[in-house]
Amino acid sequence: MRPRGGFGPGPVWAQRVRQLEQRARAQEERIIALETENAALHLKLAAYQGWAGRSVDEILQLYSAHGQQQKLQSSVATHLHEAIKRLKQDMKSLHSFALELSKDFQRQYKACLYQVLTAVQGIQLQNEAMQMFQMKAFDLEQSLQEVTERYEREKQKRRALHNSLVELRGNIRVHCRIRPSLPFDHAAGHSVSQDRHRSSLENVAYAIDDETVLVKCSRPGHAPINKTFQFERVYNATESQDTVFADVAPLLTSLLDGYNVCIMAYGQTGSGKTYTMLGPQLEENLTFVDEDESELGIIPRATQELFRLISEKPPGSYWVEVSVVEVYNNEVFDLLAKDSCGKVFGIKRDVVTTREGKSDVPLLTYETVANASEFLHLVIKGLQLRVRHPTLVHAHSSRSHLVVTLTITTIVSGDNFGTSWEDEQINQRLNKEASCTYPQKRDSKSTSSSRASSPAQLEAAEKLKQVKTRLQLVDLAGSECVGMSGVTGAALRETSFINRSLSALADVLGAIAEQRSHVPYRNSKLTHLLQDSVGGDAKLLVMLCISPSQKYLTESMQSLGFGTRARQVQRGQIKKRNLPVLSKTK
Ligand SMILES: Nc1ncnc2c1ncn2[C@@H]1O[C@H](COP(=O)(O)OP(=O)(O)OP(=O)(O)O)[C@@H](O)[C@H]1O
Repeated sequence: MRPRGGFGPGPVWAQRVRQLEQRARAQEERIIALETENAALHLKLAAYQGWAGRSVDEILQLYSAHGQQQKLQSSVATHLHEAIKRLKQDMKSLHSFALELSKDFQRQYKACLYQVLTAVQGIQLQNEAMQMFQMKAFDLEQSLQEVTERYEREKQKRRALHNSLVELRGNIRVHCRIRPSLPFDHAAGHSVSQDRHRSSLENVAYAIDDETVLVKCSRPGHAPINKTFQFERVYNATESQDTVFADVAPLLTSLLDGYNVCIMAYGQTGSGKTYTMLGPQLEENLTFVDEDESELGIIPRATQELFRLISEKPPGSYWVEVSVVEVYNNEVFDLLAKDSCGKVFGIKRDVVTTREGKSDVPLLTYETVANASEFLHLVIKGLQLRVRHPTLVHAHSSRSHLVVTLTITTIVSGDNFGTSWEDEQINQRLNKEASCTYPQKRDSKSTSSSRASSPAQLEAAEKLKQVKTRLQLVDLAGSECVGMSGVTGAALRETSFINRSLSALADVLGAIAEQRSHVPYRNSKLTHLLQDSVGGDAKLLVMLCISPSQKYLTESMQSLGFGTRARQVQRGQIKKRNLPVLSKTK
């Protein structure tokens, strides 16, 4: 500060003061600056202290994190260590297991290889054995074939011998056909319990071979009994119409060789007689269906075969006439008789016995037929008149016996006849028979075929002779048990006539078998009509038809009994009309 008054140095002091003031001012400024700087530094320090605090926290945090991390690391390391230890142990055990496995595998491989080798050796041995067996089987097959062939040859020979014996004794051939089970067999009759109905459907009749029928007879409360029946031929349910006809066909050759032939179907109602004799077409629709010839029965097939055989003979040497008759309620009806308009209707005819002791139906219609279709046409017309009714057993039961007769006339020159006395007798008898049996038609036939106009022709005509053979095809009405067929009223009357006529047939066979002096042919129109075939010199084949089921056991046993008795009948040697051997080349 500058001194006040006038004494002093004046300007020096002032200068000095100014200087000091300046210095003080400078120092003050310096102090302020330093204080400012100090404050700034304090601020900085505070900031640094803050930072340092935060850093310490961070460091502490980091430190604790580091500690935790270290703990974690050490625990992880421990875990890892343990895991590695375990892994090493596992690997060790795995290694030893793998070693064991490989050893085991090797052992098994060796065992398998051994087994495969043994199997291969076994297969080789088996192959060799198989080849040996095959060779043996082949040898056995060959010897079996030889034995079978020998057996067949022997069987044929035995059959031929049997046939000759049958012919020598005049036996009746009996074939038996067992039909298959059919839907109508399953229809329950009246008041039959379910159990009885079920057991009644069981099959009890079997073909055990081609000559034997086995019937299992079982009755409630009785021990079952097996009964066997032998016949010339037995057909099982699967055998066809072809097979059945194949055994019948040789009889047709016999027919042209001069024998009379009769084929008769016998059996209980519904057992397949009409099916066997006519076939289902003719039986059901009464039409002849060309497409399914395999189902045709004996009558159409026999006619076809007959005309085939005739076609191999010289033209004009044979002619065939047909008659169709039904025996209904013990009356004979001519089913080919025509009214004035040419329409067929059944006319009642009589059966008579001729002076020669033969049976004859006067005025019976005979139609000449030139081939099988003409014949079938006529038969179908006749069949339309045949009486058929439904019964409880089946819907198309034939209520009459049907007799279709084919008469084959052979024209032969007298020179061609045998010269024995017996031949002459037969010839005379046949000619007599021919002229008296069917006078009108026969006369017109013989005159038309032997009309002569010059002495030479007359002489030639005189030399011409007729030989007649006859094929009778019979579809008998079915024997039946009234309870089973459930018929009443008029149908019951029919049944009674059917059963009576069939029992008359059995009586006739019984009388012939016992060689009684009187054979009761006239007890029934049926037996009277069939007299010449049953008791005469015809080759007679009875086709027994059998239903297989238990339901029809009684009827089947009755039919089999009939067949067995028929086989025992001996009628004396079957006679043959002496015919010349005619062939187309002659
Ligand atoms: N072998 C068979 N194969 C197939 N069906 C058959 C056979 N036999 C018979 N039938 C059938 O059985 C039924 C009765 O047969 P069929 O009319 O021939 O008996 P039937 O003995 O003539 O009887 P009926 O005496 O009452 O006239 C028919 O429908 C027929 O087609």
